[in-house]
Amino acid sequence: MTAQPLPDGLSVTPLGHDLDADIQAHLDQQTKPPGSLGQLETIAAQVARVQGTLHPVSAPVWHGVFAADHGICSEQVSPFPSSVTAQMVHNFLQGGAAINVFCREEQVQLHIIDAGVDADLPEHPQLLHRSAGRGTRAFNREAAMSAEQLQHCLSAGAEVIDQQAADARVISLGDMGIGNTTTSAAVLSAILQQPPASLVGAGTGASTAMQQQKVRVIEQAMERHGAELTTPLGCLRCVGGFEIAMMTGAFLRAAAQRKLVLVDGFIATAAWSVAAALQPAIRDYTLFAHCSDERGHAHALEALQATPLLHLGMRLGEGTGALAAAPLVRLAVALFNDMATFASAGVDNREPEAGTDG
Ligand SMILES: Cc1cc2ncn([C@H]3O[C@H](COP(=O)(O)O)[C@@H](O)[C@H]3O)c2cc1C
Ligand SMILES: O=C(O)c1cccnc1
Repeated sequence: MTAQPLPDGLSVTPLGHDLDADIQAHLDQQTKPPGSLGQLETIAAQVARVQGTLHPVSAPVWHGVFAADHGICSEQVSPFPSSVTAQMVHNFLQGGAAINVFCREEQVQLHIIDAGVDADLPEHPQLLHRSAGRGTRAFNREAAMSAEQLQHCLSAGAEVIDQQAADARVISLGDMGIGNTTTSAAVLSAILQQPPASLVGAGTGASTAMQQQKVRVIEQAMERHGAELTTPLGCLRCVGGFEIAMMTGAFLRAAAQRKLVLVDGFIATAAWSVAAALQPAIRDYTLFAHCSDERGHAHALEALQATPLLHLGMRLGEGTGALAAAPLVRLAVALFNDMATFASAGVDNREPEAGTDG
Protein backbone atom coordinates (compact mmCIF):
# COMPACT_ATOMS: atom_id res chain seq x y z
CA MET A 1 0.00 0.00 0.00
CA THR A 2 1.58 3.31 -1.09
CA ALA A 3 0.66 6.48 0.81
CA GLN A 4 -0.88 9.11 -1.45
CA PRO A 5 0.28 12.70 -0.90
CA LEU A 6 -2.29 15.51 -0.63
CA PRO A 7 -1.54 18.26 -3.18
CA ASP A 8 -0.45 21.67 -1.83
CA GLY A 9 -3.02 24.30 -0.93
CA LEU A 10 -5.64 21.92 0.37
CA SER A 11 -5.18 22.32 4.12
CA VAL A 12 -8.13 23.86 5.88
CA THR A 13 -7.70 26.05 8.97
CA PRO A 14 -10.32 25.68 11.72
CA LEU A 15 -12.35 28.86 12.27
CA GLY A 16 -11.39 30.90 15.32
CA HIS A 17 -13.93 32.15 17.88
CA ASP A 18 -12.83 35.83 18.03
CA LEU A 19 -16.01 37.17 16.45
CA ASP A 20 -18.52 34.80 18.05
CA ALA A 21 -19.58 37.11 20.89
CA ASP A 22 -20.00 40.13 18.56
CA ILE A 23 -22.02 38.08 16.08
CA GLN A 24 -24.35 36.86 18.84
CA ALA A 25 -24.67 40.37 20.32
CA HIS A 26 -25.61 41.71 16.86
CA LEU A 27 -28.28 39.03 16.38
CA ASP A 28 -29.68 39.70 19.84
CA GLN A 29 -29.95 43.49 19.26
CA GLN A 30 -32.17 42.98 16.21
CA THR A 31 -35.90 43.69 16.52
CA LYS A 32 -37.08 40.16 17.29
CA PRO A 33 -37.15 37.90 20.30
CA PRO A 34 -33.66 36.37 20.64
CA GLY A 35 -33.23 33.26 18.49
CA SER A 36 -36.66 33.61 16.87
CA LEU A 37 -35.30 33.31 13.34
CA GLY A 38 -34.01 29.85 14.20
CA GLN A 39 -31.68 28.28 11.66
CA LEU A 40 -31.61 31.53 9.62
CA GLU A 41 -29.66 33.00 12.54
CA THR A 42 -27.31 30.03 12.64
CA ILE A 43 -26.67 30.27 8.89
CA ALA A 44 -25.96 34.02 9.06
CA ALA A 45 -23.64 33.53 12.03
CA GLN A 46 -21.76 30.81 10.15
CA VAL A 47 -21.34 32.97 7.01
CA ALA A 48 -20.08 35.84 9.18
CA ARG A 49 -17.60 33.51 10.91
CA VAL A 50 -16.38 32.04 7.60
CA GLN A 51 -15.86 35.52 6.15
CA GLY A 52 -14.50 36.95 9.42
CA THR A 53 -16.77 39.99 9.35
CA LEU A 54 -19.93 41.51 10.86
CA HIS A 55 -20.92 42.49 7.30
CA PRO A 56 -21.19 39.13 5.51
CA VAL A 57 -22.21 38.67 1.87
CA SER A 58 -24.10 35.82 0.19
CA ALA A 59 -22.87 36.37 -3.37
CA PRO A 60 -21.31 35.66 -5.80
CA VAL A 61 -22.31 32.00 -5.77
CA TRP A 62 -20.38 29.73 -8.13
CA HIS A 63 -21.75 26.33 -9.15
CA GLY A 64 -19.73 23.56 -10.79
CA VAL A 65 -21.16 20.33 -12.19
CA PHE A 66 -18.43 17.69 -12.35
CA ALA A 67 -19.13 14.97 -14.94
CA ALA A 68 -17.52 11.57 -15.45
CA ASP A 69 -18.23 7.99 -16.45
CA HIS A 70 -17.93 4.89 -14.31
CA GLY A 71 -16.47 1.50 -15.29
CA ILE A 72 -18.74 -0.15 -12.75
CA CYS A 73 -21.62 0.39 -15.21
CA SER A 74 -20.41 -2.78 -17.00
CA GLU A 75 -21.85 -4.66 -13.98
CA GLN A 76 -25.46 -3.55 -14.54
CA VAL A 77 -25.79 -1.16 -11.65
CA SER A 78 -27.87 1.56 -13.31
CA PRO A 79 -31.07 1.43 -15.36
CA PHE A 80 -29.63 4.14 -17.65
CA PRO A 81 -26.77 3.66 -20.15
CA SER A 82 -23.44 5.49 -19.66
CA SER A 83 -24.13 7.45 -22.87
CA VAL A 84 -26.54 9.60 -20.81
CA THR A 85 -23.60 11.23 -19.01
CA ALA A 86 -22.29 12.89 -22.20
CA GLN A 87 -25.81 13.58 -23.46
CA MET A 88 -26.60 15.41 -20.22
CA VAL A 89 -23.41 17.46 -20.60
CA HIS A 90 -24.76 18.64 -23.97
CA ASN A 91 -28.08 19.37 -22.27
CA PHE A 92 -26.29 21.47 -19.60
CA LEU A 93 -24.50 23.42 -22.35
CA GLN A 94 -27.81 24.04 -24.12
CA GLY A 95 -29.39 25.28 -20.89
CA GLY A 96 -32.13 22.62 -20.66
CA ALA A 97 -31.34 20.67 -17.47
CA ALA A 98 -32.82 21.22 -14.01
CA ILE A 99 -29.56 22.75 -12.79
CA ASN A 100 -29.68 25.35 -15.59
CA VAL A 101 -33.04 26.56 -14.34
CA PHE A 102 -31.78 26.74 -10.74
CA CYS A 103 -28.74 28.76 -11.86
CA ARG A 104 -30.79 31.15 -13.99
CA GLU A 105 -33.36 31.73 -11.23
CA GLU A 106 -30.64 32.25 -8.63
CA GLN A 107 -28.29 34.23 -10.89
CA VAL A 108 -25.54 31.75 -10.21
CA GLN A 109 -22.52 31.32 -12.48
CA LEU A 110 -22.41 27.76 -13.88
CA HIS A 111 -19.50 25.75 -15.22
CA ILE A 112 -19.51 22.12 -16.34
CA ILE A 113 -16.27 20.24 -15.75
CA ASP A 114 -15.37 17.22 -17.86
CA ALA A 115 -13.64 15.18 -15.16
CA GLY A 116 -13.62 12.03 -17.30
CA VAL A 117 -16.60 11.55 -19.61
CA ASP A 118 -16.38 8.78 -22.20
CA ALA A 119 -16.99 11.05 -25.22
CA ASP A 120 -15.45 13.83 -27.28
CA LEU A 121 -16.96 16.99 -25.88
CA PRO A 122 -17.16 20.32 -27.72
CA GLU A 123 -15.42 23.60 -27.05
CA HIS A 124 -17.86 25.79 -25.11
CA PRO A 125 -17.31 28.75 -22.79
CA GLN A 126 -19.07 26.97 -19.91
CA LEU A 127 -17.25 23.64 -20.38
CA LEU A 128 -13.88 23.07 -18.70
CA HIS A 129 -11.83 20.21 -20.16
CA ARG A 130 -10.06 18.55 -17.22
CA SER A 131 -10.54 14.90 -18.15
CA ALA A 132 -8.58 12.27 -16.19
CA GLY A 133 -9.56 9.59 -18.75
CA ARG A 134 -12.59 8.15 -20.47
CA GLY A 135 -14.21 6.75 -17.37
CA THR A 136 -12.90 4.76 -14.41
CA ARG A 137 -12.33 1.01 -14.39
CA ALA A 138 -14.81 -1.43 -12.81
CA PHE A 139 -13.84 -1.13 -9.13
CA ASN A 140 -14.97 -4.64 -8.19
CA ARG A 141 -12.28 -6.05 -10.52
CA GLU A 142 -9.41 -3.53 -10.24
CA ALA A 143 -8.63 -0.11 -8.81
CA ALA A 144 -10.99 2.51 -10.27
CA MET A 145 -8.09 4.81 -11.16
CA SER A 146 -4.31 5.14 -11.03
CA ALA A 147 -2.44 7.18 -8.43
CA GLU A 148 -1.64 9.70 -11.19
CA GLN A 149 -5.30 10.04 -12.16
CA LEU A 150 -6.22 10.62 -8.52
CA GLN A 151 -3.58 13.34 -8.16
CA HIS A 152 -4.78 14.93 -11.40
CA CYS A 153 -8.36 15.00 -10.11
CA LEU A 154 -7.50 16.53 -6.73
CA SER A 155 -5.29 19.21 -8.31
CA ALA A 156 -7.70 19.97 -11.15
CA GLY A 157 -10.59 20.38 -8.70
CA ALA A 158 -8.53 22.85 -6.70
CA GLU A 159 -7.40 24.73 -9.82
CA VAL A 160 -10.95 25.09 -11.09
CA ILE A 161 -11.83 26.94 -7.87
CA ASP A 162 -8.79 29.20 -8.28
CA GLN A 163 -9.37 29.88 -11.97
CA GLN A 164 -13.15 30.15 -12.18
CA ALA A 165 -14.39 30.98 -8.70
CA ALA A 166 -11.72 33.28 -7.29
CA ASP A 167 -14.23 36.01 -6.39
CA ALA A 168 -17.05 33.65 -5.33
CA ARG A 169 -18.03 33.65 -1.64
CA VAL A 170 -20.25 30.58 -1.83
CA ILE A 171 -19.29 27.38 -3.64
CA SER A 172 -21.85 24.81 -4.64
CA LEU A 173 -20.86 21.54 -6.31
CA GLY A 174 -22.89 19.02 -8.28
CA ASP A 175 -22.31 15.80 -10.20
CA MET A 176 -23.30 14.03 -13.39
CA GLY A 177 -22.19 10.45 -13.95
CA ILE A 178 -24.31 7.43 -14.68
CA GLY A 179 -23.44 4.73 -12.12
CA ASN A 180 -22.21 7.15 -9.49
CA THR A 181 -24.71 6.23 -6.77
CA THR A 182 -22.93 2.85 -6.68
CA THR A 183 -19.51 4.53 -6.59
CA SER A 184 -20.68 6.90 -3.84
CA ALA A 185 -22.13 4.05 -1.78
CA ALA A 186 -18.76 2.27 -2.04
CA VAL A 187 -16.84 5.40 -0.98
CA LEU A 188 -19.18 6.12 1.94
CA SER A 189 -19.20 2.48 3.01
CA ALA A 190 -15.38 2.51 3.26
CA ILE A 191 -15.07 5.97 4.86
CA LEU A 192 -17.89 5.52 7.37
CA GLN A 193 -17.23 1.81 7.94
CA GLN A 194 -20.86 0.99 7.39
CA PRO A 195 -22.20 -2.06 5.53
CA PRO A 196 -22.84 -1.47 1.79
CA ALA A 197 -26.50 -2.49 2.15
CA SER A 198 -27.12 0.52 4.44
CA LEU A 199 -25.85 2.93 1.77
CA VAL A 200 -27.18 1.44 -1.47
CA GLY A 201 -30.40 2.83 -2.89
CA ALA A 202 -32.39 3.08 -6.10
CA GLY A 203 -30.36 5.87 -7.73
CA THR A 204 -32.08 6.65 -11.02
CA GLY A 205 -34.60 3.85 -10.36
CA ALA A 206 -32.80 0.52 -9.80
CA SER A 207 -35.11 -2.43 -9.07
CA THR A 208 -34.69 -4.44 -5.88
CA ALA A 209 -32.67 -7.02 -7.84
CA MET A 210 -30.43 -4.31 -9.29
CA GLN A 211 -29.90 -2.84 -5.81
CA GLN A 212 -28.80 -6.30 -4.63
CA GLN A 213 -26.31 -6.32 -7.51
CA LYS A 214 -25.04 -2.89 -6.34
CA VAL A 215 -24.44 -4.32 -2.86
CA ARG A 216 -22.69 -7.36 -4.38
CA VAL A 217 -20.19 -5.35 -6.46
CA ILE A 218 -19.32 -3.19 -3.43
CA GLU A 219 -18.79 -6.29 -1.27
CA GLN A 220 -16.51 -7.69 -4.01
CA ALA A 221 -14.57 -4.40 -4.00
CA MET A 222 -14.18 -4.51 -0.21
CA GLU A 223 -12.70 -7.98 -0.47
CA ARG A 224 -10.45 -7.12 -3.42
CA HIS A 225 -9.00 -3.83 -2.13
CA GLY A 226 -8.92 -4.67 1.60
CA ALA A 227 -6.47 -2.47 3.52
CA GLU A 228 -6.18 0.04 0.63
CA LEU A 229 -9.64 1.25 1.63
CA THR A 230 -8.52 2.25 5.12
CA THR A 231 -7.07 5.61 4.02
CA PRO A 232 -9.25 8.36 2.51
CA LEU A 233 -7.15 8.69 -0.66
CA GLY A 234 -6.72 4.93 -1.01
CA CYS A 235 -10.48 4.66 -0.88
CA LEU A 236 -10.93 7.37 -3.53
CA ARG A 237 -8.39 5.70 -5.83
CA CYS A 238 -9.77 2.16 -5.46
CA VAL A 239 -13.53 2.75 -5.52
CA GLY A 240 -14.01 6.46 -6.33
CA GLY A 241 -14.93 8.31 -9.50
CA PHE A 242 -13.15 11.06 -11.42
CA GLU A 243 -15.93 13.60 -10.73
CA ILE A 244 -16.05 12.61 -7.05
CA ALA A 245 -12.27 12.97 -6.61
CA MET A 246 -12.33 16.34 -8.41
CA MET A 247 -15.17 17.48 -6.14
CA THR A 248 -13.06 16.46 -3.11
CA GLY A 249 -10.22 18.69 -4.38
CA ALA A 250 -12.64 21.55 -5.09
CA PHE A 251 -14.32 21.28 -1.67
CA LEU A 252 -10.94 21.40 0.08
CA ARG A 253 -9.66 24.33 -1.96
CA ALA A 254 -12.87 26.31 -1.44
CA ALA A 255 -12.66 25.87 2.35
CA ALA A 256 -8.92 26.58 2.31
CA GLN A 257 -9.85 29.89 0.63
CA ARG A 258 -12.46 30.64 3.33
CA LYS A 259 -15.46 30.19 1.09
CA LEU A 260 -18.75 28.74 2.33
CA VAL A 261 -19.40 25.33 0.77
CA LEU A 262 -22.87 24.00 0.05
CA VAL A 263 -23.11 20.22 0.02
CA ASP A 264 -25.70 18.69 -2.31
CA GLY A 265 -27.01 15.11 -2.07
CA PHE A 266 -25.60 11.61 -1.91
CA ILE A 267 -22.76 12.00 -4.41
CA ALA A 268 -21.55 15.36 -3.08
CA THR A 269 -21.69 13.93 0.45
CA ALA A 270 -19.42 11.06 -0.63
CA ALA A 271 -16.88 13.57 -2.04
CA TRP A 272 -17.21 15.75 1.08
CA SER A 273 -16.74 12.77 3.42
CA VAL A 274 -13.31 12.12 1.89
CA ALA A 275 -12.45 15.82 2.21
CA ALA A 276 -13.53 15.77 5.88
CA ALA A 277 -11.55 12.60 6.58
CA LEU A 278 -8.47 14.43 5.23
CA GLN A 279 -9.17 17.87 6.72
CA PRO A 280 -11.80 17.75 9.51
CA ALA A 281 -11.86 21.57 9.77
CA ILE A 282 -13.78 21.71 6.47
CA ARG A 283 -16.92 21.19 8.60
CA ASP A 284 -16.65 24.81 9.85
CA TYR A 285 -17.11 26.04 6.27
CA THR A 286 -19.92 23.65 5.34
CA LEU A 287 -23.68 23.84 5.06
CA PHE A 288 -25.50 20.59 4.30
CA ALA A 289 -28.19 21.80 1.94
CA HIS A 290 -30.64 18.94 1.85
CA CYS A 291 -31.38 15.31 2.59
CA SER A 292 -31.73 13.46 -0.68
CA ASP A 293 -34.35 10.76 -1.11
CA GLU A 294 -31.53 8.38 -2.14
CA ARG A 295 -31.90 5.82 0.64
CA GLY A 296 -28.33 5.92 1.95
CA HIS A 297 -28.14 9.70 2.25
CA ALA A 298 -30.00 10.06 5.56
CA HIS A 299 -27.84 7.26 6.95
CA ALA A 300 -24.60 8.90 5.75
CA LEU A 301 -25.61 12.32 7.11
CA GLU A 302 -26.41 10.80 10.48
CA ALA A 303 -23.05 9.00 10.59
CA LEU A 304 -21.34 12.29 9.68
CA GLN A 305 -23.38 14.10 12.38
CA ALA A 306 -24.53 16.50 9.68
CA THR A 307 -27.90 18.28 9.85
CA PRO A 308 -29.37 19.09 6.44
CA LEU A 309 -31.41 22.26 5.94
CA LEU A 310 -34.07 20.93 3.57
CA HIS A 311 -36.12 17.77 3.10
CA LEU A 312 -37.76 18.21 -0.30
CA GLY A 313 -37.82 14.59 -1.48
CA MET A 314 -35.31 15.45 -4.22
CA ARG A 315 -32.98 12.76 -5.61
CA LEU A 316 -31.46 14.22 -8.76
CA GLY A 317 -27.91 15.36 -8.15
CA GLU A 318 -26.37 17.99 -10.49
CA GLY A 319 -26.20 20.18 -7.35
CA THR A 320 -29.92 20.93 -7.46
CA GLY A 321 -30.34 20.29 -3.72
CA ALA A 322 -27.42 22.58 -2.92
CA LEU A 323 -28.89 25.45 -4.94
CA ALA A 324 -32.33 24.90 -3.44
CA ALA A 325 -30.72 26.17 -0.22
CA ALA A 326 -29.06 29.21 -1.84
CA PRO A 327 -32.14 31.45 -1.30
CA LEU A 328 -32.05 30.59 2.41
CA VAL A 329 -28.42 31.69 2.67
CA ARG A 330 -29.29 34.93 0.83
CA LEU A 331 -32.24 35.57 3.14
CA ALA A 332 -30.27 34.76 6.30
CA VAL A 333 -27.47 37.15 5.34
CA ALA A 334 -29.91 39.92 4.32
CA LEU A 335 -31.71 39.64 7.67
CA PHE A 336 -28.39 39.82 9.51
CA ASN A 337 -27.34 42.93 7.54
CA ASP A 338 -30.60 44.83 7.09
CA MET A 339 -32.78 44.47 10.18
CA ALA A 340 -33.10 47.40 12.55
CA THR A 341 -31.88 47.11 16.12
CA PHE A 342 -34.07 47.81 19.17
CA ALA A 343 -32.17 51.08 19.63
CA SER A 344 -32.29 52.27 16.00
CA ALA A 345 -36.01 51.51 15.62
CA GLY A 346 -37.00 52.81 19.06
CA VAL A 347 -38.51 49.45 20.05
CA ASP A 348 -38.42 48.54 23.73
CA ASN A 349 -36.22 45.56 24.45
CA ARG A 350 -37.34 42.86 26.84
CA GLU A 351 -37.22 43.62 30.51
CA PRO A 352 -35.54 41.54 33.16
CA GLU A 353 -38.10 39.31 34.92
CA ALA A 354 -38.75 40.24 38.51
CA GLY A 355 -36.76 38.05 40.87
CA THR A 356 -34.22 36.99 38.26
CA ASP A 357 -30.74 38.23 37.54
CA GLY A 358 -30.93 38.76 33.78
C1 LIG B 1 -31.52 12.01 -17.43
C2 LIG B 1 -30.72 12.03 -16.14
C3 LIG B 1 -30.30 13.25 -15.60
C4 LIG B 1 -29.57 13.25 -14.40
N1 LIG B 1 -29.03 14.25 -13.69
C5 LIG B 1 -28.45 13.76 -12.62
N2 LIG B 1 -28.57 12.42 -12.61
C6 LIG B 1 -28.10 11.60 -11.51
O1 LIG B 1 -28.24 10.20 -11.72
C7 LIG B 1 -27.00 9.51 -11.86
C8 LIG B 1 -26.75 8.51 -10.77
O2 LIG B 1 -27.69 7.48 -10.72
P1 LIG B 1 -27.33 5.97 -11.06
O3 LIG B 1 -26.25 5.54 -10.12
O4 LIG B 1 -28.62 5.23 -10.85
O5 LIG B 1 -26.88 5.91 -12.52
C9 LIG B 1 -25.94 10.59 -11.81
O6 LIG B 1 -25.58 10.92 -13.11
C10 LIG B 1 -26.63 11.71 -11.08
O7 LIG B 1 -26.08 12.94 -11.20
C11 LIG B 1 -29.26 12.06 -13.72
C12 LIG B 1 -29.68 10.84 -14.25
C13 LIG B 1 -30.42 10.82 -15.47
C14 LIG B 1 -30.86 9.50 -16.03
O1 LIG C 1 -28.66 12.60 -3.99
C1 LIG C 1 -28.04 12.57 -5.05
O2 LIG C 1 -27.01 13.25 -5.23
C2 LIG C 1 -28.50 11.66 -6.17
C3 LIG C 1 -29.50 10.74 -5.98
C4 LIG C 1 -29.89 9.92 -7.02
C5 LIG C 1 -29.28 10.03 -8.25
N1 LIG C 1 -28.31 10.91 -8.42
C6 LIG C 1 -27.91 11.73 -7.41
